[in-house]
Amino acid sequence: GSQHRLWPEIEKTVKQQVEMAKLGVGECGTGWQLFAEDGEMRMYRREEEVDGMVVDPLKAVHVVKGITGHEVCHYFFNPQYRYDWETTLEQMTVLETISEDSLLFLQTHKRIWPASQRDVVFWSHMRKLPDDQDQDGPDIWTVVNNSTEDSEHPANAGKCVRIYLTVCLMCQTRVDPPKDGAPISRDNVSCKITYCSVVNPGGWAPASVLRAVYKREYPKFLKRFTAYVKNQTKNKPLMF
Ligand SMILES: CCCCCc1ccc(-c2ccc(S(=O)(=O)CCO)cc2)cc1[C@H]1C[C@H]1c1ccccn1
Repeated sequence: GSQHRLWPEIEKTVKQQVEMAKLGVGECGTGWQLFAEDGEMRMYRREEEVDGMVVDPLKAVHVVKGITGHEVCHYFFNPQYRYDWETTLEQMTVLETISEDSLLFLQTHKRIWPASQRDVVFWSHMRKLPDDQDQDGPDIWTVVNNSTEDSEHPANAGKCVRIYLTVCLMCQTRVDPPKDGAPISRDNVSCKITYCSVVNPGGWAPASVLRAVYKREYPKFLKRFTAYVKNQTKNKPLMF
């Protein structure tokens, strides 16, 4: 059918973000500093400022047993689950269904003292991709969220400061089949999750406040979200 106005940007951004997510943090001189660790979860950030505002890129890598990449992306992408795991969310609206795997969201997040309340408009796209590093392994599943304009909801028109973000959740499923040829169960799967995000806080907020917020909120978010997916899927058939 006819292309949606956002489709070219979605295509380009998804490819770009997945390639960036695949880059390790170990590459020397890439400036990633480890700032949080919890079990298998490692969180890194780079200290960056744009116009005096903290926009520290974040990259988290986590390995979770018993869930697949499709399941992780399913619960991250679909709006009906978001209030269950996104604790900083105050209001979420689906402004447009671009396609069955692409949605346009407006979200307002709870105010974080002393900064003013924030909102964000972003498109969200879920995609399965072949894993070129493991041809005969399971596909990669990804969700990319990227800020965009919406004429019905201009930035900074109301009480909220508009933020700008690019987020990539990339999931690589690993299957270790049981020796005895039994069917694959949740005990035989794990998911390597790479979560990358760059959030521009929009209006000014003190660097110390922002860095403290990120340090607190990101580890909490990834731990809570992955625990949610494990709990939601534990008695359901595997989704590959
Ligand atoms: C003064 C604070 C300014 C920034 C506040 C703010 C707003 C949105 C967001 C955010 C918006 C979307 C996403 S997502 O990954 O696309 C999922 C869908 O909700 C993720 C994070 C983050 C933060 C920063 C709190 C920080 C924070 C970090 C992880 C979780 C919640 N809050």
